Amino acid sequence: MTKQYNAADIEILTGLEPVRKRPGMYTNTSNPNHLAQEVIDNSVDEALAGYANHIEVILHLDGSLSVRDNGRGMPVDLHPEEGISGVEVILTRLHAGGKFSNQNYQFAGGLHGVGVSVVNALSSRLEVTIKRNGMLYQMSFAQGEKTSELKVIGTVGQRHTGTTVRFWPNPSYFDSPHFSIAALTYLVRAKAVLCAGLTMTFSDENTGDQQQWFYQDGLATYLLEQLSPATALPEVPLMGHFAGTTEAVDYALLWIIDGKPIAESYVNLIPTPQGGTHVNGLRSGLLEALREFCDYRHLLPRGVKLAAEDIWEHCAYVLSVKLADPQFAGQTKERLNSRACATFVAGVVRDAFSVWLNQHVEMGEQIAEWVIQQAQKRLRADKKVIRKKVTNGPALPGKLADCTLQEMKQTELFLVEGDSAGGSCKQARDRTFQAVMPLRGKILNTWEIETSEVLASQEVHDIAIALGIDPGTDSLTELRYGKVCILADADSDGAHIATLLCALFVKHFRKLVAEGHVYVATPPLYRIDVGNTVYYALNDEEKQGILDRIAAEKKPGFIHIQRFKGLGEMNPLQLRETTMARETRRLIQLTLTDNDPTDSIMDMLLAKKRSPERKIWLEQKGNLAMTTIQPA
Ligand SMILES: Nc1ncnc2c1ncn2[C@@H]1O[C@H](COP(=O)(O)OP(=O)(O)OP(=O)(O)O)[C@@H](O)[C@H]1O
Repeated sequence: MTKQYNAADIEILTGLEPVRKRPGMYTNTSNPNHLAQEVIDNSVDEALAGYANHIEVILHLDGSLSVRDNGRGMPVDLHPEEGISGVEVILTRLHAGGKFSNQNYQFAGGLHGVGVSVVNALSSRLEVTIKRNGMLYQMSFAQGEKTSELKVIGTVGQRHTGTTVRFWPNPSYFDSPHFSIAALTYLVRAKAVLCAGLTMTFSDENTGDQQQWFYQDGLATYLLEQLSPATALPEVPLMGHFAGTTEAVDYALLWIIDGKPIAESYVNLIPTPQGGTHVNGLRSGLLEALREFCDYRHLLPRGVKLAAEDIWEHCAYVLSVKLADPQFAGQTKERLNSRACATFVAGVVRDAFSVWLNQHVEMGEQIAEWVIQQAQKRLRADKKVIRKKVTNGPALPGKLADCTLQEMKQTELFLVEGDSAGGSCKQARDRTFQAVMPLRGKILNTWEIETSEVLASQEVHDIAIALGIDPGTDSLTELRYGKVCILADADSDGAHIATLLCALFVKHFRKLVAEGHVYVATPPLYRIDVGNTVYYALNDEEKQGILDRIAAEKKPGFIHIQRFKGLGEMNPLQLRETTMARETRRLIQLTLTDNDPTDSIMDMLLAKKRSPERKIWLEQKGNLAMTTIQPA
């Protein structure tokens, strides 16, 4: 007899249980560094808000880590609704925080009210000591549960305030229980660089080493320290600073002639190793200003057009953005998603760099010359794609709207679900480098079809012709586009279509995937309007997160939620902004490595005889399939 499946089987995780059950959703579980980062970020937020100027990080002999700041101290009074102290709420409740509105912190790395509770949940012990109101308070926890009440253990001077959190990471949640000292040192130092006037100290009791950093004019000195002894243009980094009411940007950059450029970006002092919209904005701002400079002074040789990579590959930069309301790709905050930030940074950088170029014409021309050389190298290396219809060889499919650019690497082919969405995409695209081919309905499931036979399907045939390569081929010399982007609706039908296309590429155009040419575009499912602000959400979870924030911030205005039933419902401007424009879209790159589970997962998803297994998988994990993907 099959087991009954009733409402009683639906579990609701309470308190910190969700974190212990799925630690990977809340932190990076390779080592406990991200826990340290959460605690340090809270202290840094106090410094950003102007209440702390010294943060000490101590790695103890017993493997625990302390973070001490001289901020306001966590609130110790009783929480009006929870009836327990502020400290206890902070450490034991998810989604409890003082940063949802901008009243206590203007710019903060903390957003979700989750960070330090995650640290508590994943630590075998945690001790918090607070100096506030002339008293010294302490409270302890084990495995996230309190082991002693908040109590006064001494007195301090009235003006002495601050928080110390000491935690012992629970090794069972991490691949390695040890902190990576190098990464931690780097992080601590970066905080000092990015927050002028903040002293950061790092001590390691195992070695007796103690290091301290203080930068009054952080970015430029830091960049030069990192780069020496490379030859650079200009010798003194270009610096920029601009602050609005809800956004601020600081950067230092230069071009490296020999040596490896460093590329670091931060949002509210949190490192974003995967970049995001702020970095895209910096790149396009630089490119636009230099293009304008070259055009105005007629510096470009015939046939050379500057591309983003020409200016970018050798650019060393430190970019620090502060935003009142940043949107990240997840709790580890490695990539910024806030779309408006791309336009903000691009605008600031373009204007500032233009002014600089015109004030330093000689150096400007040297930079332009160097970047033009990079473009010429690229053009020599790139193979040309003949964009006109070829007379010998098969004609391109009639429904393909091709792009005009000849450099293969720069171009993109969007394979789009449905004719109407295809039409919108054609209006939304940048026709110089984006080609669009609409696909009608679901393509054939080619997972179990011989490569020699897939061309019998008209759709597959058209895709192969558009790409310029044959199924099963190992040679990409005839490839016509640098990126192939699968674009389907954000619903389950769309996910099915995207899966069928992924199967086609993994099975029959494997080299294309292995060399990183295939991407899945991620259009949003919802648009949320409050007053003049527009948010886009990829899925229900993201929508809920946005609604929670709107409620917590008590944003005025009627909330209007639009669910896009399909891509065709978005107007071309929305489609461009959310899905196609390089600065603001999210693409997920398909990758293949030796021994990865791609083939077995695809087989489970698509093989005819594995349908019973598929059913079980759909019941257990189907809901995760749309939400766990991380943008590349
Ligand atoms: N060192 C500190 N000094 C003062 N207040 C603190 C300190 N650490 C935490 N807090 C308070 O506790 C709240 C909850 O912290 P927590 O780390 O859980 O979430 P967060 O920083 O708001 O958001 P995120 O989950 O994105 O890190 C903070 O919003 C802040 O109000």
